[in-house]
Amino acid sequence: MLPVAEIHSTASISPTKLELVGPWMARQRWYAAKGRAPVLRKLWSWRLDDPSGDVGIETLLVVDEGGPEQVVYQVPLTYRGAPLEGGQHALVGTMEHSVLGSRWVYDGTHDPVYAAQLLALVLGQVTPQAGSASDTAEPAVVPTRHPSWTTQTTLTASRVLSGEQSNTSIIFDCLDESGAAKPLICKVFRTLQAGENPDVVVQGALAEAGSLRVPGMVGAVAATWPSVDGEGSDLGHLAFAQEFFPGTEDAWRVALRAIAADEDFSDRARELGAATAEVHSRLAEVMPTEPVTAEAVATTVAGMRGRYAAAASEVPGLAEHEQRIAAVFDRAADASWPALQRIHGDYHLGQVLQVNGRGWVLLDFEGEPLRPLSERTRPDLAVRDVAGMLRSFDYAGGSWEQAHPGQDARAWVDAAQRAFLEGYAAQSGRDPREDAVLLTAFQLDKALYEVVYEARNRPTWLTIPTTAVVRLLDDARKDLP
Ligand SMILES: Nc1ncnc2c1ncn2[C@@H]1O[C@H](COP(=O)(O)OP(=O)(O)O)[C@@H](O)[C@H]1O
Ligand SMILES: O=P(O)(O)O[C@H]1O[C@H](CO)[C@@H](O[C@H]2O[C@H](CO)[C@@H](O)[C@H](O)[C@H]2O)[C@H](O)[C@H]1O
Repeated sequence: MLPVAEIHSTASISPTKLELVGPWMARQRWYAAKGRAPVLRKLWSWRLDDPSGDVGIETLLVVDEGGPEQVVYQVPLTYRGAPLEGGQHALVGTMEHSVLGSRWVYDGTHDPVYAAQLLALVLGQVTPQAGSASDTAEPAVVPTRHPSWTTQTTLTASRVLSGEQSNTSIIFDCLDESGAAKPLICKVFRTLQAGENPDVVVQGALAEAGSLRVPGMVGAVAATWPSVDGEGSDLGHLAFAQEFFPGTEDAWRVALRAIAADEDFSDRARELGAATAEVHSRLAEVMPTEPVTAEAVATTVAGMRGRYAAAASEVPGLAEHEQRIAAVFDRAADASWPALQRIHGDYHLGQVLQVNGRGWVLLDFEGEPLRPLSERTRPDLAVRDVAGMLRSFDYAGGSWEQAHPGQDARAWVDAAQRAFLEGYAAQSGRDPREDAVLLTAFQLDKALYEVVYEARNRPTWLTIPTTAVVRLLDDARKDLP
């Protein structure tokens, strides 16, 4: 029998877990309210057992009540009786436990013991445990393994993906029963909202339909946790595991290198446009679509106006463009709209990989992290994704120019954007430029989203979207009859 974690329910600990987690969390990339200290309340927890019995593994769900909206975070922790070798960067802090003595507390995602047990959970090899009772299964945590992925997976190593992410992804080096490498990646969602996570559901539907434009499915972990208002419970996803493509770089890095080398990106952008159109048409086949209604147009355009308001409160100088911005959105409201369908939702160069022998593969269908989940799971306009990628080419150029004052990446950006649209048009049979009013409105909408995103996360990049707002408005004026 495996050792089980003994819960010392009467023990005292100092500092408390929340006292340790709060200041640490404020420094994490995925903490949404940058610059403000979290005000945490524990919502729930569950555990995994360490087969060796040495390490405590607990996942806390905490709610940050310090801001205008309550935000639920997933915080997996490991508790150790001695420091984890090489784990200093992932140390949340130390605490004194009245029964166990000194405990070193780590961000679980960086602890190989948590990683191995999370993988075992996804593969259906271990049972989730209750947070506050020893040797008691936790039925509210539900793992699902996709039948196409082998259970005969031998884990050889794990590591956390580095870089700027909204969530924390762990890469697992694994071998299958024949000894062949079968690496996979498991994303631990950091911000939790009630409802289906589109990352899991949309990619799941595409993979199920045999699309090679998304990684193969390994499995997911869902859970039901007490809702923040204490009235009921919420169901959502905690983690999602997929096939991992080692040695591939996302297109953002490839694009930046291409700009640096003054290398044309048109062929790759054209193929990316075609891959995007292919995914859109597959999504329209396998997931619900909706005819556009006056109400849907009104709601979407109201969302755009709301983004302007949010951006203007971060960057008051935008008010100088208020009338022209409103005019772009008014014209979108009067335009003819295509049917609504499921889309990627936060499409940019960091979300696509060029995989050898397979072409473009799309990742991260979670939608924009700043939008409520209820909006992100509704059918939307495919042009939102097209606009997102156009913005991303512009971002690549903008970030290059910022790092190399006096240099001009405009021609590179224009060529990449043009080729992307050509590729999309050739594959889908409809050129997004025929819906120019919508294309402009969605690019402007995205740039306003980016203003808020950068103001909160990377203020030094703020001028990239603010410059784009002005450029888009100038271009829109040229298009006016
Ligand atoms: N299946 C995969 N194979 C290879 N690299 C991946 C895979 N999934 C994600 N990545 C890498 O991880 C990065 C972040 O993944 P993403 O799903 O966008 O996470 P987040 O939701 O945290 O932003 C991607 O830009 C890509 O470089
Ligand atoms: O973390 P996610 O990938 O889900 O998305 C968020 O972060 C992105 C930044 O990493 C952000 O994208 C913006 O910056 C990109 C360059 O880093 C650029 O290519 C995109 O065009 C630009 O929107 C994304 O908006 C945000 O939701």
